[in-house]
Amino acid sequence: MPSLEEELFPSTPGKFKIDRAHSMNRQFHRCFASTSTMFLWALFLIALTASYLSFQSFVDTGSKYFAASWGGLQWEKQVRVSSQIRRSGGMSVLVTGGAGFVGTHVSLALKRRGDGVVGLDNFNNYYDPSLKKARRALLESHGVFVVEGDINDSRLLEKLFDIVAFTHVMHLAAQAGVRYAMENPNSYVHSNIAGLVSLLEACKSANPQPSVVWASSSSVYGLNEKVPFSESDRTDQPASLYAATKKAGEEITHTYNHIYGLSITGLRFFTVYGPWGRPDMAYFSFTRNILQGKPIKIYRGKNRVDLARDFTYVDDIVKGCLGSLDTSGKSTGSGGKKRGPAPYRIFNLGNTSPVTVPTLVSILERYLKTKAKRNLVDMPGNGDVPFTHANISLARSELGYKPTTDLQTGLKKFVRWYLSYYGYNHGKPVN
Ligand SMILES: O=C(O)[C@H]1O[C@H](OP(=O)(O)OP(=O)(O)OC[C@H]2O[C@@H](n3ccc(=O)[nH]c3=O)[C@H](O)[C@@H]2O)[C@H](O)[C@@H](O)[C@H]1O
Repeated sequence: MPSLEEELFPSTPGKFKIDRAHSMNRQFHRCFASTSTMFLWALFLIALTASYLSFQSFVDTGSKYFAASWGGLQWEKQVRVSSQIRRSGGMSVLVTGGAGFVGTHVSLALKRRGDGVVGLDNFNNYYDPSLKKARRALLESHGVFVVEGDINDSRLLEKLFDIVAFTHVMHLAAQAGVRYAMENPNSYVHSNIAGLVSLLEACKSANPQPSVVWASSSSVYGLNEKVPFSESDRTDQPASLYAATKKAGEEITHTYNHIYGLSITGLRFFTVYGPWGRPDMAYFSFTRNILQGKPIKIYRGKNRVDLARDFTYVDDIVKGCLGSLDTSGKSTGSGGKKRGPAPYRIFNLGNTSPVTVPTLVSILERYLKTKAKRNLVDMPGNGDVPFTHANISLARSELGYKPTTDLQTGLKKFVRWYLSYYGYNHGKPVN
């Protein structure tokens, strides 16, 4: 029986030639097989390298992961122009959280008096980003450029310090909100811990080093019961993760002051409110609900005691921020090395006259000419403290800080802004 080979290649007088051709064919197949194996290996290695590189760019949050939204000649020019100082003895300030509530007001005030200002904001969606974009439009109409980027992007920070020798950093970027920390704890670690360290690293390496003024919080007093709250009171009993990250910020900034000679001023803000405010805060969400005829929840403390806050109007806070920048004193380090001791300061910025939450609601009802549907509920154990009350004597003597706006006056300005921003006419929405 002929073999398969013989069937395909029957024996003929020219068998030698056929055999030779067959063996060449086999060599070719073997060679082809090894080439295709090599090809497959090469493909495998390319795929491995590509996935390694993309993994690197994902984990390396300080570089490639953020790189898309900034850079280019036009962008650099906008940064440079915005940072230009237009008064003698002026400063150039990097304002992080530049499109935020306090960031917008501080940036406008600095620009107005002739300082150079560059904003930095990641426009995250913790609350409606369209409000942040509207604030950016307002800033741009006053010549303040807001860079879109994250404080965790160390390459961006390095680039900004390459372009501008910032004299000061006003660090206001943060994950705010006391109660949201139970929903999204990691966002507090990302912004208030990792982001802060990333920013301080950039500041300590910059040449010259800027002076840093940053927003801590009244919440660091936590369960402290001694009133009014003074800077020397204990702050080791935070009631929320938000408070704990702000307290950690105070310790972290201290180490950068101690090791690298960075000038540091931490400002403990007390429940700041006003036009262009944060929609997650009570006075803002109450206004929205009252106008929409929806009920509001008013928390009550133990034994049905009303909660109270030392509500502070944003223009007063701005004065405290500018006073801090003006008196901050220089950082002493250079090339990442300390050359001498630098100032480390902490101040309360409050109003010194706490008001209960039901009173806040009554004031809003009056300006909105609408009764609130009040729903009184016991304070859930979600990080709130029963009251806050600032002692501001240190800020008064060191910064010339003197709040002048009471809650009635401040809320009147807020309501006027709210109605015009959201298109209400005589209390009715404009269609
Ligand atoms: O000083 C600070 O360091 C912080 O101030 C602000 O926190 P708070 O003082 O908690 O302000 P805010 O939420 O307006 O609640 C005000 C009052 O209304 C009560 N409250 C709140 C919501 C609600 O639905 N009902 C209610 O009764 C509530 O129980 C409270 O008694 C900032 O958000 C925070 O980022 C931080 O900067």
